[in-house]
Amino acid sequence: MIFLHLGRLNLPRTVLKKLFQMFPDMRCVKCSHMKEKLNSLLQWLEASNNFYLNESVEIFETNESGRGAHLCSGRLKTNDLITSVPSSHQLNFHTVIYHIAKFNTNIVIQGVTPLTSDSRTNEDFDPLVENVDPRYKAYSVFDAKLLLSMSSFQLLSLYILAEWKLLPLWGNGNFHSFWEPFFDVLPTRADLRSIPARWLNEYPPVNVSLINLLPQSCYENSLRISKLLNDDWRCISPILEQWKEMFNESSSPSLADLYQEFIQIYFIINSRCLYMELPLKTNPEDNLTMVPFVDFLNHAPLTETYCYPRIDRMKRNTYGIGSFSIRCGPHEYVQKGEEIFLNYGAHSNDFLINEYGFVLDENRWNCIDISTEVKSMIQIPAHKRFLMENDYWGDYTITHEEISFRVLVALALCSSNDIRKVEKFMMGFLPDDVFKPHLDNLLRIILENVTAKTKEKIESILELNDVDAFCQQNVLKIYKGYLCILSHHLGQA
Ligand SMILES: C[S@@+](CC[C@H](N)C(=O)[O-])C[C@H]1O[C@@H](n2cnc3c(N)ncnc32)[C@H](O)[C@@H]1O
Repeated sequence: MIFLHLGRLNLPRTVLKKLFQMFPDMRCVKCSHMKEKLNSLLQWLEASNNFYLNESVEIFETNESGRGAHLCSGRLKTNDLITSVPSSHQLNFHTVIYHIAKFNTNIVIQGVTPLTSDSRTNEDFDPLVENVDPRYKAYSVFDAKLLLSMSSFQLLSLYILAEWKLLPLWGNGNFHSFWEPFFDVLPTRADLRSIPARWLNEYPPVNVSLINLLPQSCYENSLRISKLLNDDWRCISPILEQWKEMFNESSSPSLADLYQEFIQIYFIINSRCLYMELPLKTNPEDNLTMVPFVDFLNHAPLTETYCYPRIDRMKRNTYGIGSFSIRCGPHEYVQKGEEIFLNYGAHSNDFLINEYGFVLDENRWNCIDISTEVKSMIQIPAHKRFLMENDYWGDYTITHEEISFRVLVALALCSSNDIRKVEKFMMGFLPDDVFKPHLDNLLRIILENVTAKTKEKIESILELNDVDAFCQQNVLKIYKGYLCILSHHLGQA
């Protein structure tokens, strides 16, 4: 097997393709450094005794989608177990509290921190270690009430920041986090650089001119995510300030530097977490867990086809909430090298770029928001009032499959100027045919208008020379997805 740092060399795709043809094994894991890290991760997981990995599966890496899993031998049939990760090796609200409580005996939460000071083993509570390990000091700022008041995102991002980034500084590299093998395989800043909310918050600023050219709904989504990010930062930054005061200056990065690390960690969690109910939390948004190895699975757009997750609550240990397993879905694997996918949900490219920092060349879930154009057609105040009163104002979208019913209602009203008739249409008593051909004409005007604007945006993006090429390509792909939808409907309209 040949190992080279191909990713870092940034070789053109054509050259890479040639190299891969000459040395097919190179696809496996491109970089020996990464292979070592993956081996350490597997050793760490296997130490738990309850970790399972199907021998037909291995990790590979490409320039396009980073690490992923593929079939390396044999076959995978529907419902075959692919991997199972015990709760001791998942990072979530429960396990974080459990690990923090190891360094702070005042934190006692039933069912989560079973080790009280009386029941701690010597290994867990060595007084000598207590004097030295900086986490005894750092985690003394916590009490149960404070921890329980945090959201999963806040606690996880703070804890990962402490264990991954601060512990090596606090303890001069002499102390190691239990989670180190997992941290070692997490994505780099560059891997997640195509998330627009990062462009809004990173310093020095990046892709500024690209932000202005994002589709409106995509931009609004990035603002929403940016707000969540900064709300969480405001919640955890007082604790970071306390830690700054506790530890000497050389082991305390500035708050501005920590904020940049926090952004990276926030999006690592966001792009890798999986849904799991947590008894301590009532808000569904807190029901998340990070599962090493499972988080290597890349996304494919087909739903109910590829792997599916299962939580085995029988296999919980003292501080756990169940093993996280992945099983083979209806699509069976027989071809060596075939990628093993997980569907992250029915997500459009606008959504994928915001949440995960990638887009798909072809994506059946793409959707165009044409609210601005439709609203501009509604000139009569009574029409606007009617649509608002009936909750039909705004959120006008089209996909490849359909023009949304909301659009048809708004345009039916605009083209007929007949509220009674539109009411019947809304209730399903009349077909949309009765509004033709006016409705079709209005729709064509809108679609042609959106097509022209989309082409202008593409031109403007192509002219940019001060932005990251990968991010630029991703935004272009969003607009190209729009053109596919538009030309499909214009052909039919
Ligand atoms: C859960 S992780 C999957 C493992 C990841 N590829 C890695 O190297 O660790 C999700 C991330 O993988 C990448 N990804 C997932 N599916 C992808 C796809 N179909 N195409 C391109 N990138 C993808 C994105 O960077 C995303 O944020």
